[in-house]
Amino acid sequence: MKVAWAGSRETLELSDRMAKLVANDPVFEKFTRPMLGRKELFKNTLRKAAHGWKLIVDLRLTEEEAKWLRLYIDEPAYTDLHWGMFIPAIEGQGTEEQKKKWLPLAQKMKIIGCYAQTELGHGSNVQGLETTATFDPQADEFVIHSPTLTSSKWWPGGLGKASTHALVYARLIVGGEFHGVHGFIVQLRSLEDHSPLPGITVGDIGLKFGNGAYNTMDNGVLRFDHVRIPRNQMLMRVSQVTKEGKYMQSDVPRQLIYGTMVYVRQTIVVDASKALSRAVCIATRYSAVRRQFGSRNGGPETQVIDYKTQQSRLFPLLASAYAFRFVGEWLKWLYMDVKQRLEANDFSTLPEAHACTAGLKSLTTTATADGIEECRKLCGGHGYLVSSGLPELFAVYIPACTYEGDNVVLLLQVARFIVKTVSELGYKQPVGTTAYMGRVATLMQNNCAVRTAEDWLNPGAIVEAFEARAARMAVACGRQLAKFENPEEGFAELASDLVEASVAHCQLIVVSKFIEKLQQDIPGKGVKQSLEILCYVYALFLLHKHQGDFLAVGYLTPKQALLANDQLRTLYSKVRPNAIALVDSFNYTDHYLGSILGRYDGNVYPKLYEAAWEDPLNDSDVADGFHQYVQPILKQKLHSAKL
Ligand SMILES: CC/C=C\C/C=C\C/C=C\C/C=C\C=C\C(=O)SCCNC(=O)CCNC(=O)[C@H](O)C(C)(C)COP(=O)(O)OP(=O)(O)OC[C@H]1O[C@@H](n2cnc3c(N)ncnc32)[C@H](O)[C@@H]1OP(=O)(O)O
Ligand SMILES: Cc1cc2nc3c(=O)[nH]c(=O)nc-3n(C[C@H](O)[C@H](O)[C@H](O)COP(=O)(O)OP(=O)(O)OC[C@H]3O[C@@H](n4cnc5c(N)ncnc54)[C@H](O)[C@@H]3O)c2cc1C
Repeated sequence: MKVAWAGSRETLELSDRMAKLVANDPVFEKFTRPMLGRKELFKNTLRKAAHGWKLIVDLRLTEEEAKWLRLYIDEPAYTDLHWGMFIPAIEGQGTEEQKKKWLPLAQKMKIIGCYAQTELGHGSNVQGLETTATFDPQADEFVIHSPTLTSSKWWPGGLGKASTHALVYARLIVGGEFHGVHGFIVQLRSLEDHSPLPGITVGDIGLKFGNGAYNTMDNGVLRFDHVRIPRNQMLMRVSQVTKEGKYMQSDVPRQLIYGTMVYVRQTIVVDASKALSRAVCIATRYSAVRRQFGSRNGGPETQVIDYKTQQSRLFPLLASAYAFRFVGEWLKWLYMDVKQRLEANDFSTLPEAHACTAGLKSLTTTATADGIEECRKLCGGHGYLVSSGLPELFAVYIPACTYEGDNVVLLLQVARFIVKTVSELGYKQPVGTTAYMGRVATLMQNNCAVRTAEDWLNPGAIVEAFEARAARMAVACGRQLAKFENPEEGFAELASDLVEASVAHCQLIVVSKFIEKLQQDIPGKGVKQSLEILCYVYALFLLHKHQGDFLAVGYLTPKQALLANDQLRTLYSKVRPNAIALVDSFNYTDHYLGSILGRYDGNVYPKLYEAAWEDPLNDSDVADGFHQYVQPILKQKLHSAKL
C-alpha cells in the first residue's frame, strides 16, 4: 500500500530518503515553533531555508529530491513562492529569450522571486487590478505605478522581507490605451544590501491566524512610485509591446496569463491529500490508543476507534485522503498533457484544464480544511493541545480555501464551463470530464436499479448515480437560466444552485478517477481489495451526505438511499482491521507528522506527560507575576461584610 500511495517504488524510496534526511537533522526541529515570537520565528525559517538550500547544493539533489526535501521541512517559506510560482510563471509566460535570461538566475537563487498579483482592493477580480504599467517609448521602459491605496500589492508570500524580485501583475497602458492585465518582472531590492530600490515601498502585512503556523511566511505589501523597468521585462509569450509602442497579440490565448494559477491549483490537490492524510493518521492512531467506557469485569475499556460514530466520522476522511491522492495523480497527468499541447500551440483543452483545476482545488481544500478540524474533534480534548499537531496543521491549511482562488469563486468558474457544455449539447459532443453529458437523455430517464445493499458494491451503479445527479442538476440550472432575458443576471441570481451543480460535477470526477485507478494493475496482496473498500466508502459516504440531491433530482428512492447507508456501515467494519496499516502506508516520519497523539509507537500518555513539563510556564514552580498580581489578592484584607 505504501507503493500505491507513493505512486511507484522509486518515489517511495526517494521520498523516504528525503523524509529521513530532514527528520535526522536538528536544524529542522519544529516542536518549539509555536512558542517563538514573530521575529525569532521568521529568522528561524530563513535559517531552515538556507540549510535546506545548502543540502540541495552540497548533496547535488535532483529537482524531484529538492521538492520532497522542502515538503518535509514542513515550514511555509519564501522558497515555496520562488520555486512554486515565480519560476513557473516565467516558464509559462516568458519568451525563449526571457527564460534564458531569468531562469538560470532564479534556479541558482541569485535572485529570489515572488508572485505579486493580489492587491488590497482586488484579489478574485484579476481584471480589476489597479497597478499600472505604462509604456514610455522614448525610454523604451515601462513605468510601474500604484495609483491608489487599494492598488497596493497585498498578500504575496515571500514579498515582505525575502524577495529581491517580483512578478507583478499590472494593467498595461500603451499609447494611452488599456490592454488588460499582464505580468512584469520587477526588481524590488538591491542585490548588494537588500534595501528597497528607489520608488519601492515594501513590508510585511502582519500576523496571521494561529501561533507559528503561516506566520513563518512574510506575506507582503508593496507600492510603486513610478518605478521604471526595461521593456523586455514584460513577460511576452502571450502578447508583446514593440519598441515603437505597438501592442501585439500572438496566437496564444490571453488566458495563458492565468496559467501559473492553473499549475499551482493542480499542485494544491495533491497537497490536500497530504494534509488530510496527516490529520487522519494522527486521529486514527490516537483512536486506537484511546479507550473510553465499556469495561467489563475490570478489563480494558473500548478503543474509541471501535465506536461506529467514530468510524463514520473518521473512515470517510481516510477514504477521502486516498481519493484526493489518486485524483491529484490524474490531474497532474491532465496538466502535463495540456502543457505539452500548449507548447505545440494546441489550446483546445485549456478550458477543461481550467475547470478541472479550479473545481478540484475548491472541492479538495474545502473537504481537507473541514476534515482536519473533524480530526481534532475525533481526538477529544487532547486534540486541542498544540502537541497533537492538529491546531498548527489546521491554521497552516485553512487559507488554502482562499489562496489561488476563493473556493466559491472557483466553483462559479466550473459552473460557467458546465452551463456552456449543456447549452452546446445540441451540436457539440462533450469530451473529457463532461463526456457523460453526451448521454444526458439516458441519464435523465433511467433511474437507479439498486435493490439490495450489496447492489451498491458495483462501480457501474455508483458512477451512474453520480453522473445522473450531476447531469440532472446541470440541466435544471440550464433550464432555470433560460428563463432570464439577461444570462448574466440569471447567473448571478442562481449562483448558489450553480455552485451545488459544480460540486456534484467535481465529486463525480473524484469518484470516477478512484474507480479508474482500481482498473489498473495494483500489485501487493490485498492492496487492491483494501482500496476497493475505501473507494466504496468514499462514494457511498458522499451519496449519503448529499442524499438530498439524489432524491431531489428523482434518481434515487428513499429506500435506495437507506440501502446505501446500510452498506456503508458494513464497509466501516471492513476498514477497521486495516485502519492502522492504511495510515502507516502514508509512510510519515514522526518528525513530519509532528504529533504526540499520532506517534508511530503509540506511546502517547508518557510523552504527553513529559511534554507538559517542557512548557516555559513550568520552568519554575511559582509563576512569574505571582508575587506581583496574585499574592496581593490572596493577602488582601477586605472590609465589606458581604465579601
Ligand atoms: C512547492 C510549493 C509550490 C507552490 C505553492 C503551493 C501551494 C500554495 C501554498 C501557499 C499559497 C501561496 C501562494 C498563493 C498565491 C496566490 O494566491 S496567487 C493569486 C491567486 N489569485 C486568484 O486565484 C484569483 C482568482 N481569480 C481568477 O482566477 C480569475 O480572475 C477568475 C475569477 C477565474 C476569472 O475572472 P473573470 O470572470 O473576470 O474572467 P476573465 O478574467 O475575464 O476571464 C474570462 C475567460 O478566461 C477563462 N479563465 C479564467 N481563468 C482561467 C485560467 N486560470 N486558465 C484558463 N482560462 C481561464 C474563463 O473561463 C473565461 O473563459 P470564457 O468563458 O471562455 O471566456
Ligand atoms: C495565506 C495567503 C497567501 C496568499 N499568497 C498570495 C500570493 O503569493 N500572491 C498573490 O498574488 N496573492 C496571494 N494571496 C491572495 C489570494 O490569492 C486572495 O486572497 C484570493 O484570491 C481571494 O481573493 P480576495 O482576497 O480578493 O477575496 P474576495 O474576492 O474579496 O472574497 C471575499 C468574499 O467574497 C466572495 N466573492 C467574491 N467574488 C464573488 C463573486 N463573483 N460571486 C460570489 N461571491 C464572491 C468570496 O466567495 C468571499 O466569500 C494569498 C492569500 C492568503 C490568505
